[in-house]
Amino acid sequence: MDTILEVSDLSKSFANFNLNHVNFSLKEGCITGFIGINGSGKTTTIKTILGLILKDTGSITFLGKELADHERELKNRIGVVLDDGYFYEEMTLKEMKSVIAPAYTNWDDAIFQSYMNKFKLQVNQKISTLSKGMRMKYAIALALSHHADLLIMDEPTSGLDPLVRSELMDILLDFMKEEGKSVFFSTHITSDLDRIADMLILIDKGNILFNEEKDQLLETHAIVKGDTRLLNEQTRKLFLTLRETTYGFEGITHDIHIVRQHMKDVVIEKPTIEQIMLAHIGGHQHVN
Ligand SMILES: Nc1ncnc2c1ncn2[C@@H]1O[C@H](COP(=O)(O)OP(=O)(O)OP(=O)(O)O)[C@@H](O)[C@H]1O
Repeated sequence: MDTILEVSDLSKSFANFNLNHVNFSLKEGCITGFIGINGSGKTTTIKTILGLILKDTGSITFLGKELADHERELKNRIGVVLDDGYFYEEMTLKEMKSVIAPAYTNWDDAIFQSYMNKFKLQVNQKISTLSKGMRMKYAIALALSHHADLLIMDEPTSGLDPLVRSELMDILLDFMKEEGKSVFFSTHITSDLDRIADMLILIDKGNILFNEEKDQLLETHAIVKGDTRLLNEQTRKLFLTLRETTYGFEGITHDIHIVRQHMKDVVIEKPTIEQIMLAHIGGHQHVN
């Protein structure tokens, strides 16, 4: 699979936060979920990639070309949906579209109109009157109306109800049907990713903790329960987290195959992506 976007040694320091020499790449034809708890650095990473925040170090290449050196050409091929509203509230959808469209050489009004119909949005409605779900759909329509190859979204599901979140997942799967398309989206609601993500990147305190195929993660990780007598210096190392009581232990392993070989008579259950994420960051924070 070809790499569409490569992030190398990306750093950014704020007074109380460091984005720490971040490296990862996005593969063509993949939906990559960028996960992490509140304040872990997702928005900072996305905004630095897009040049909306100045980076301290690092390089970002899109199909092999440095993004900062070919900004106009390459940004034509990237659709962006950001968390913070960047619309003029008093404009209608049509007026706002007319402000945004000239920024893209490949703007396609027919596609925009088809998204308006598909999402049941009225072009003469004022932005200020849109619900959260309608606003997100409008932002996606704008991001996808200039033949972008890569769609980057920052927390698109935040504040949306489960039905609209599910609709968004369908929109993304629909977008991916065309060859050569990729999606990168950040979220702290990991259940959104169960159905659609191919790759998962976990960020915590500005550090990337893993960058792996979702199926691989779900195959190698497991919740294991058993008698505490099975725990010794060697077997303890197989767990990211361990909780022990007088009745037994419960832990999350990242190496289920070795656990199966060395620990007999244990109960093994499938973890959720959220449980895997929390096990890796070693905390028990609540994520919603
Ligand atoms: N302009 C800034 N100046 C100083 N600190 C900042 C600035 N922007 C972000 N930060 C800090 O960087 C850290 C990471 O924030 P960021 O918004 O990237 O996290 P996030 O993972 O997107 O979180 P959330 O899920 O809550 O949106 C936070 O501690 C935040 O306070």
